[in-house]
Amino acid sequence: MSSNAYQPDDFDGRIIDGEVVDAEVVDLDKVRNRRAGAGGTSTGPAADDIDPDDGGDAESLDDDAPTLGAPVDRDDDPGFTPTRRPDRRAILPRWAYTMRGIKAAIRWQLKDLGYVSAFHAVRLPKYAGKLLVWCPVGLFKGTGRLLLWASAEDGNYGLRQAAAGRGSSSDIDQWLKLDARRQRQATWRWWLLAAGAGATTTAGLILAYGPVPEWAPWAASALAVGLLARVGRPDDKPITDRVTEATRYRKLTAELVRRGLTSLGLSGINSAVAKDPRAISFPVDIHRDGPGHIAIVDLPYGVEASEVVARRGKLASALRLPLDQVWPEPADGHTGRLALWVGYEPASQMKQPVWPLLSASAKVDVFKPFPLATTPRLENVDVSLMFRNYLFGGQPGSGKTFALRDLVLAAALDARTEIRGYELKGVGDFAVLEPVMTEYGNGFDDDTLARCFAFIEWLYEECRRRSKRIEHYARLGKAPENKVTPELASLKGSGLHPLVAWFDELQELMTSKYGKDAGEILEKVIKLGRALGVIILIGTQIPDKDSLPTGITRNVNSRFCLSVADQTANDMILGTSSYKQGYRATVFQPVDEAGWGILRGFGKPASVRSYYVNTDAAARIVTRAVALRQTAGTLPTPEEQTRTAAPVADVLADLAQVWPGDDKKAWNDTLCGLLAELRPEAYQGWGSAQLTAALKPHPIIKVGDVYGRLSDGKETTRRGITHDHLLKAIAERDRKKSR
Ligand SMILES: Nc1ncnc2c1ncn2[C@@H]1O[C@H](COP(=O)(O)OP(=O)(O)OP(=O)(O)O)[C@@H](O)[C@H]1O
Repeated sequence: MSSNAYQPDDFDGRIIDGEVVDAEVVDLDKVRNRRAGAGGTSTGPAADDIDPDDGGDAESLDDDAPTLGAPVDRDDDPGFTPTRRPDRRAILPRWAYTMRGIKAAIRWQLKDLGYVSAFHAVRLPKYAGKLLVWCPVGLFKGTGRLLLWASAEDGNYGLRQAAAGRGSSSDIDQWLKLDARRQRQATWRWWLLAAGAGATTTAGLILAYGPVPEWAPWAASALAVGLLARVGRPDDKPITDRVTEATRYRKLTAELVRRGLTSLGLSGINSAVAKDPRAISFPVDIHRDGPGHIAIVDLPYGVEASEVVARRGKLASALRLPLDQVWPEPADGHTGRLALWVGYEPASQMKQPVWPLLSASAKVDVFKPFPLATTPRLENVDVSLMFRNYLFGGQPGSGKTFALRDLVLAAALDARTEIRGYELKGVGDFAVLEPVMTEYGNGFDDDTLARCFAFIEWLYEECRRRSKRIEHYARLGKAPENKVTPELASLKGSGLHPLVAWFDELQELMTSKYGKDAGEILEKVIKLGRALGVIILIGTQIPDKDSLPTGITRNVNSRFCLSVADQTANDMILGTSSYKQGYRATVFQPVDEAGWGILRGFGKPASVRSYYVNTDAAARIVTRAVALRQTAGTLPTPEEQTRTAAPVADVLADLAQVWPGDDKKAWNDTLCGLLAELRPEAYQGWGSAQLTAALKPHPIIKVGDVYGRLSDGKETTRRGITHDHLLKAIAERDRKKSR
């Protein structure tokens, strides 16, 4: 154990040279007897009583004054004792130290002011009615009170009457004194009242006829009416309505937090608190943090923050707050430290700011961070794209497609980025991005799945091509870390521009007949592509090992887990043990809390909400992205797009048509060349991999090694198919069609 490792306060081991050694067991009686024998009157232990090995024990406290030794050198600064530093309170409240805190405080106060103003504004007619009723009452009541005050009879009259009732000579004397006192007081009070009445009348006349601004009589009347109504109204009937029935938000206090934590039914907390109420402690004062308060709590020994996080609902109930106002998270330091943030209002009622990338001038550099989400405190959460692969997981309606689309929209705003992707749900959530995408597929039919699989194969080939290019540039000294650099990404013709390949609802492909191969190849792509500028974004609804091979999940470095149903799904997306560590996306409700999830891969995992960008807003971003790409010359041409997006041609028929003579077997490469000649618009650029992918739906055709002769006569083996299989596949298909 390192010497600076955390030590609980009551740990009675000692640290010697960084090692914890066992505490010594001391025989208290023996030690006490020894001390008593030394004489109780001594001012300190006698020299021969001091055992060098005696460290004392926790119970005995020697409070005798220490024996002063011989003078030594003076302390350089005798007035300063560094060991005793008082715990000072911060000069300003914590929120006032950061711009974010100040902004949040101002925003909250303005919002509150707006609310209160609107609340009273709609009640103005009611208030006016009340004023009219209580104002005349106030006039009479007020005049009566002033007259009573001026007569100085209040109190004095009662005392005089009592003295007169008793009738002794001393009481008469008393009566006379009281009356004289009343007269003295009344004299100056009447004068004062007359002066006040005169001043009020004069002021009234000036306001009515004098050279005063037009608003002055109105203001004075309003003030007078307000004052008179205040005097006239009964104490229990205020003119204005109460804005809230309770406090507007529940300010987090230590007592409230303790009550909340002890209501969770966690035996570890309850038994510790029963023994010692201070078992729950606060290493930092509860303070304002953004639009809410945060409590950093040290839980009793042995209780983990994750146990509290798992009981977020119970905690919210104990605090009497809506669920989405209470945000417990594991805090830095140790596993028993909890950060409990409680917002001024529920997150669902807090208006998320507009996505900064929607501003007309926003651009993205995929090498640099950009905002993707907000925390419950409405702070931006920045992410980046380069050298990253993303996994978005969640149950239907959790908001993963929208979150994934945010990333693709951001990528579109970097004109260098090539975008290709497939949404295998088939609803067209990404269709808005079509103008900037080089390849786009939408659907879960066999053709789309085949194209998606071919795309994954193409990605693998692309990675191989890119690794050769990187090698080349590394030799030229332009890729010092054998990784794509911003310069290489911007270099036209380098072939190393950022490539975003996204897949939404990938489980559709993984559970299809292409699944096994697709999983294996995609795993390789993820491993290879990161340094080569290939950014893979995956969205999946079902994160089990069949729908998402573990080889892929293991190699993803950025994860966003939206609402999931159980621990298994949670850990498949966020990584093993995430649930145990307290990162639980099971606490989010699908649909109601759409967009909320746990983001992992950017600092400490945290609950965030992706920016909500509807399709209209997305279209505005795409318009800007198109303009940026037109200027940069990177907008995909319709030819590029139709080549990949064109409906799959009838490959079987076309193969039968171009089959070379009587050959029993043919190489894929040869067949691709012939197909391209036959129908260049469909097959131009096809290689062996594409043909293999296109033949996947026809399992009768087995792609295997075919022995043959090159044009220069050399013999070799390449991937190819047999004529026999082709004919059988055509027959099988025709048979199915005719059924
Ligand atoms: N960040 C967000 N803030 C608010 N609402 C959101 C957010 N993200 C998504 N939503 C809402 O949730 C709805 C569902 O989102 P989305 O289609 O992304 O869910 P999904 O997880 O992909 O669901 P499915 O698997 O059924 O397609 C959207 O129509 C949108 O209204």
